[in-house]
Amino acid sequence: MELVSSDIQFYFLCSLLSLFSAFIVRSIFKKPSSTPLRLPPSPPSLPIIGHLHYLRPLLHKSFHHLSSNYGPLLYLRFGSYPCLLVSSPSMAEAIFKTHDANFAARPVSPFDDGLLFGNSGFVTAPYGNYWRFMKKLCITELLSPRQIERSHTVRHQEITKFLRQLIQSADKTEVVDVSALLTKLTNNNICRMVMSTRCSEQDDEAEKIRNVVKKSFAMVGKMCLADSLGPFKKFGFWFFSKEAKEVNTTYDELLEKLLKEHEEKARNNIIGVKFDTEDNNKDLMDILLKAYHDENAEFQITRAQMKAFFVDLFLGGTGTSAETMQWAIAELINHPKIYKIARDEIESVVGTSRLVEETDIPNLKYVQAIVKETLRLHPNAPFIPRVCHEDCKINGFDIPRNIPVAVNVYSIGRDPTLWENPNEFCPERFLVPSKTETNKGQNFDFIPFGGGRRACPGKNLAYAMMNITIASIIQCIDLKVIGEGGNGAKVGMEEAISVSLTMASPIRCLPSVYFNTFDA
Ligand code: HEM
Repeated sequence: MELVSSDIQFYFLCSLLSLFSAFIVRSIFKKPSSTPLRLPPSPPSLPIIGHLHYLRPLLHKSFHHLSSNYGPLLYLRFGSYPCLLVSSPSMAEAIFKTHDANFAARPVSPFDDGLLFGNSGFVTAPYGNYWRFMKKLCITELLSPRQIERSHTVRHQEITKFLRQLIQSADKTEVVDVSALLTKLTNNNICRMVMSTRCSEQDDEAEKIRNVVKKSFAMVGKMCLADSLGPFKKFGFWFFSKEAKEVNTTYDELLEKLLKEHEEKARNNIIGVKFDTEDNNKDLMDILLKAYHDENAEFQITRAQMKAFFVDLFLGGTGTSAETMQWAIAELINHPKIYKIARDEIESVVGTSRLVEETDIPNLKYVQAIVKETLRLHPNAPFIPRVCHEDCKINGFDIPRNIPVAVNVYSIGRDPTLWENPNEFCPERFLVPSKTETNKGQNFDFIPFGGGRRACPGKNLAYAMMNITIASIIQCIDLKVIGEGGNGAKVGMEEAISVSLTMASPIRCLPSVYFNTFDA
């Protein structure tokens, strides 16, 4: 089944960002409290609603407007619910570096374990032993450079399949939904990495999981709504509880089946995988099961935590990367000169007889710059939700404990004092050595993956997937938009009303083949 672009609305970032949105909605029902603290500056507010009237459906645009007009550190009040808006590299540095441990928590999930994204998840986990254990496992094993290297064959196979599909459509002069194909490609990459090829193609468990996760995301929306009912929220939760339980049971059964299969195969050593042995065929489920069965592990993870972690990976790894690639392709179609420069670079590095490979990427600086420039202009998480653990001071201002913080990634990426012509798509700016340094985490003017100890652990995998996919498309395919404007028709760059930065409409194009490596 083909996925449509709206399918990518389900993802883990929503569990991050919708939590934050839920806080804003809930704020209306909270009682006001006065404070003698020296708080950061505030824009003019209205009685009772505070700063709610500044908010528009595109929340990141509202935040951008607020920070551009009133400054890089703002104390906002939505109803009686306060929040800190952080919109400059130096203020982001205060959150991600100077006070890193103090801001390492996220707003508490209003949901319990009755929903997939409940309190067992890693993304929403409190900053404590469970989070520390999983973070270490992510860095040393699950999302380590070695594991990413191991999975490069999966990406190669999936990209080959993806290109063949585009070539077939080109032969038939058939319009394709590039957004849907990119989503499917990313989903397949992540699912195969997590559960490996042993996930049978016929039964298509990966597809079933995607569907149930999608349903559960819709449930999150409903639960947010229920949560906003203040004194009546228990009624709201009760109203949706049957549906939530059904979604949860389906997911639980599916995951349990997959886990049992992995355990069974490990016991019988059918595929050469034993949890306690080194094996290059291990997928993420094998690695996590090894930690689960290890009685001497620093932390005993539960089965529920394992299952919730897979949800985090499916959601965190798919929508984010697929949506970023959609923006990149849209920008490339709208900037044919940039497309040509990148293609020339690929030709000069790879030649004209083979498909670009991951080992070529370090030499494809311009392609890498295209991906970074896309993340600067269209960061999938336009603001990052954190919470202040203990009272502290930033820039001489008092920051009260428990206050939610939004780090304004979108505004930092478009700040005219940091970026020349900030609204223009110009990959060249990332070829300058000082901006290349940025990506080593030295500065905080480019933070699409967040920062500090809670930064995205999937960053290297995301770059690996995005760089090779974008390079392969540029090398092999030309994409023509069908619509008004004839040959020069552009892709519409409108943003969807969503907590992540998503395109409003799918990219529908007529592909034509520039270079076909599969001819031979
Ligand atoms: C373009 C792609 C991606 C973007 C833009 C992105 C962005 C982010 C951001 C902004 C955060 C919050 C960071 C913070 O609080 O400082 C995050 C967290 C996270 N991301 Fe990513 N991400 C991407 C891809 C991935 C991939 C491929 C995976 C794994 C398969 C992944 C897994 C996670 C996880 C597990 C967290 C939670 C970390 C924690 O709470 O400690 N992400 N991501």
